[in-house]
Amino acid sequence: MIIGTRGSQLALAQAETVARLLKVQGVETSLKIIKTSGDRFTDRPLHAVSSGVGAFVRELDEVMLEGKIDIAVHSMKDMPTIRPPTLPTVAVLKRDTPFDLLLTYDGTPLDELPEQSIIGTSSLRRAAQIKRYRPDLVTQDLRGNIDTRLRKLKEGKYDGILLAKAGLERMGWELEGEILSPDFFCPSPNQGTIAVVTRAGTEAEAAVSILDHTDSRIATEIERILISELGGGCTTPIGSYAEIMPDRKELHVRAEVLSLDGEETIGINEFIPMAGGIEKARELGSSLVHMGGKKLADEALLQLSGDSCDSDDLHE
Ligand SMILES: NCc1[nH]cc(CCC(=O)O)c1CC(=O)O
Repeated sequence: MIIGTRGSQLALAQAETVARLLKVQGVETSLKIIKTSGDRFTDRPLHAVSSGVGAFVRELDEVMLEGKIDIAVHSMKDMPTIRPPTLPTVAVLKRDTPFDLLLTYDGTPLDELPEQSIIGTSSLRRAAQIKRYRPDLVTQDLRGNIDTRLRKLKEGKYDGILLAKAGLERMGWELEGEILSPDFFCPSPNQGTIAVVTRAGTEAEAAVSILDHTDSRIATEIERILISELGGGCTTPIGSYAEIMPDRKELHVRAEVLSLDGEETIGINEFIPMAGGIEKARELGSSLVHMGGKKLADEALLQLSGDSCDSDDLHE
């Protein structure tokens, strides 16, 4: 079976993880690299690429529908909410660390960075959250693959950069950094989770389904539901994080929309029962809208000139 993947180091590491897991199940695979528009146009903001929608995902869908690949591996947080029904997400792998990480040039923790320190990120969510937490810091756009971003930090162009911890873990890089608490830095919906897609009704679907991790599937689904009414999910600062409690009776759910400058937040932070959790998450999603969350998300989108729409942190 052929696994299609983007060519970035992170994408390859993720595809190799799936290949390894399938091999344990006796399924042999080979990798095929697909270049997506999200990879090609690294010179412009991602929300302006491929109309923003699923820049890293759509082209893999196309080659899969053409039958050129059997399995596609994605960072689940890069997947748009609306998916082709013929291309189900057959497995949600066990989640890695869902949190963001701050790496600073000289190891200074966030609370001790001098005023006006420059923090690189091109995630609108991370920028807004940093500005909310430390309005005296300066955020600057930083695109590129993880290795590019690390190089720019080492070159001294930034005092600190923000990344998903999971990305570094998957590349096998043990870097000293500060894990940012979800209390202040609610992660992007589905951050730290790998999704595996196949065509419905194929041998690949049957083989891949063994890899599905129930709790990770539940948590990621809840995260998507929480923000689903905020406008089809846009390149706006939105975070959402669901955590199943150890007794498996409750979920701790958080979701928030921020203004681009981090000065306004509309969010929820609650414990909900596992039984009926989906329904409760829908209610909370609606309450975010009623509290003005959609209005805030729309305002951010307008400020971005409005040509873009996607579900998450696509810009990195
Ligand atoms: N937006 C790009 C992207 N998609 C997934 C990850 C990291 C791995 C993950 O969250 O699953 C990253 C890099 C980052 O946000 O720093």
